Amino acid sequence: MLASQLINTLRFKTRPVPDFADFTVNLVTQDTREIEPGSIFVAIKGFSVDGHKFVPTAVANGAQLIVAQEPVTTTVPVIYVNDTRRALAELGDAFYGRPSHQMQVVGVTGTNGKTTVTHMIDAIFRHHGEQTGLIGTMYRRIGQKKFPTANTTPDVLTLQKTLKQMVDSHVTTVAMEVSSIALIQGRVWGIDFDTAVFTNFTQDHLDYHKTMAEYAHAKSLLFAQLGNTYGSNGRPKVAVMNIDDPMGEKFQADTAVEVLTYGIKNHRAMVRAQNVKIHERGTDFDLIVFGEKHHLTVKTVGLFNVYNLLAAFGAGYVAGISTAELIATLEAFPGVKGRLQLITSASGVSAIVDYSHTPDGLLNALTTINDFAPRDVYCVIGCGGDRDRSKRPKMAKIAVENSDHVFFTSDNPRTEDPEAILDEVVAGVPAGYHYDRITDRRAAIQTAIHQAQAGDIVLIAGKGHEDYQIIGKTKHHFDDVEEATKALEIKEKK
Ligand SMILES: CC(=O)N[C@H]1[C@@H](OP(=O)(O)OP(=O)(O)OC[C@H]2O[C@@H](n3ccc(=O)[nH]c3=O)[C@H](O)[C@@H]2O)O[C@H](CO)[C@@H](O)[C@@H]1O[C@H](C)C(=O)N[C@@H](C)C(=O)N[C@H](CCC(=O)O)C(=O)O
Ligand SMILES: Nc1ncnc2c1ncn2[C@@H]1O[C@H](COP(=O)(O)OP(=O)(O)OP(=O)(O)O)[C@@H](O)[C@H]1O
Ligand SMILES: N[C@H](CCC[C@H](N)C(=O)O)C(=O)O
Ligand SMILES: [Mg+2]
Repeated sequence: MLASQLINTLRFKTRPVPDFADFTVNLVTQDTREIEPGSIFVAIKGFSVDGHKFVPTAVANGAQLIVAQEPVTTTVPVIYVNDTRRALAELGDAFYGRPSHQMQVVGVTGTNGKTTVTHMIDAIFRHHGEQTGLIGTMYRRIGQKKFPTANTTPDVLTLQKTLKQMVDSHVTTVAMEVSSIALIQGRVWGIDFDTAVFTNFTQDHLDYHKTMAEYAHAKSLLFAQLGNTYGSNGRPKVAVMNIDDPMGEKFQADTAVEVLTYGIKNHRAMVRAQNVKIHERGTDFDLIVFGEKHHLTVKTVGLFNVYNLLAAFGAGYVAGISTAELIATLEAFPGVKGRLQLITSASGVSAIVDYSHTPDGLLNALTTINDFAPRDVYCVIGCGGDRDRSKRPKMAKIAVENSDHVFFTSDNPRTEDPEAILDEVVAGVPAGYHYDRITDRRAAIQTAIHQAQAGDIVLIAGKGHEDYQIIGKTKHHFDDVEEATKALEIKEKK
């Protein structure tokens, strides 16, 4: 694509476009570390640095055109716009050929359950015979090929590039997690969502959004973004909403499209679950679809996973997949790595690795486990550094109130002092509760499993699928499943 064509797609420029010798654009990027000759560099005002400072580096590396929102002095032509983040989204969409318009895109937002629901949706469309794509916390996946990811929702160019690769690989449906932070930063601007799913709304990320109202506003943007009532495939767009959550009711007002509602408690839900029975290895419930009742036996455990199944069912249903087929897929769904992942042992002690890293997530995990635990529930838990500090004491209170033995430990301390994080965690323990504090996560897991007796369950919360621990700026290999398995093996030998 020629630079002049691409620049033409930018609707508003704040200064006249200078004359420049046209060239074929090889890359649009906001990162000087990626630049190659034939690149357009877009200067973004970041959270840690201002991209405008890197213009000289961009030019030295071969950038032939700069897009900026603040005055820069340089030898190559500069296009000035009001907001470079928005310009980046417009350029990325155009450069990669508007890939989101060529596929069914299902966006999932909410505090908890996004990774789980996107995996369920992926399974639904795969079993329906489609080539699928998945974008989220764990990876970007095209067909069966996995690519690493730095964020739950990638930056706008990585996202557009990934969607383009998906189109080229004949992907017809992509399920993607849409984080609140991505919505606020405009990482999904220009994405043509066909279906938007809302899971739930509870506390997280207050370091970033400051108030729950701002956090809710961020989430509402996905439903506002559904925009037109018909998708590029001519099918009506739909929002799939959990109306047991008050925020789901509210978000209905933020979208112009049809809404499919789901829930367990709210009798007005179009898709509803009833008579939920939870076991260690699965859940039984009745599914009521517009008044028609079906019985399901699923492999996923817990009431919150019933909500996740309803959300995924909704996304499949609005795409026209039959109820019978959706039920068959969801009954076969094996669960997601690190989400209530059960590790049993001959010692009679079981461990469960779970990614609960919010107060609500932790409460749900512990409530679920308490429902089926034959004896005591142990909990090994910490909180991530450089993240929402106000959730730390709340998670501690939930841990001690809903477990028989608690070991507070480190999650990903990142650049914070692990002891200072733990001080903030244990400050939330109400008077009268006993707990242990073992900063080293490996030692905490080993001690908890060592102390547990046959019939006890040890929940290891917070890191789920993560195979690393970030201490300072360094990522060390660390895997809760591996650690729990090793500790259980030692226990078996005793
Ligand atoms: C606070 C935050 O959200 N930061 C995100 C943001 O970085 P930033 O804009 O602050 O970038 P910056 O480092 O200040 O750099 C500014 C500009 O200079 C450029 N630069 C910088 C250095 C250089 O040498 N050359 C250069 O050109 C950068 O490419 C950038 O364009 O934009 C980047 C690209 O989109 C993100 O990767 C980055 O996420 C960081 C890694 C992060 O930790 N984000 C978390 C808070 C986050 O986004 N989490 C959500 C939710 C998680 C969940 O609940 O699952 C997520 O979606 O992941
Ligand atoms: N519907 C739900 N309601 C409440 N808690 C849930 C729900 N689904 C999952 N959880 C809990 O939250 C944890 C994380 O689940 P999941 O990874 O699916 O969420 P996520 O929204 O993708 O999280 P992230 O914000 O990190 O991307 C699970 O391990 C489980 O403990
Ligand atoms: N993706 C989320 C979850 C973090 C999980 C937890 N292990 C932590 O490091 O805080 C985040 O970045 O906020
Ligand atoms: Mg996720």
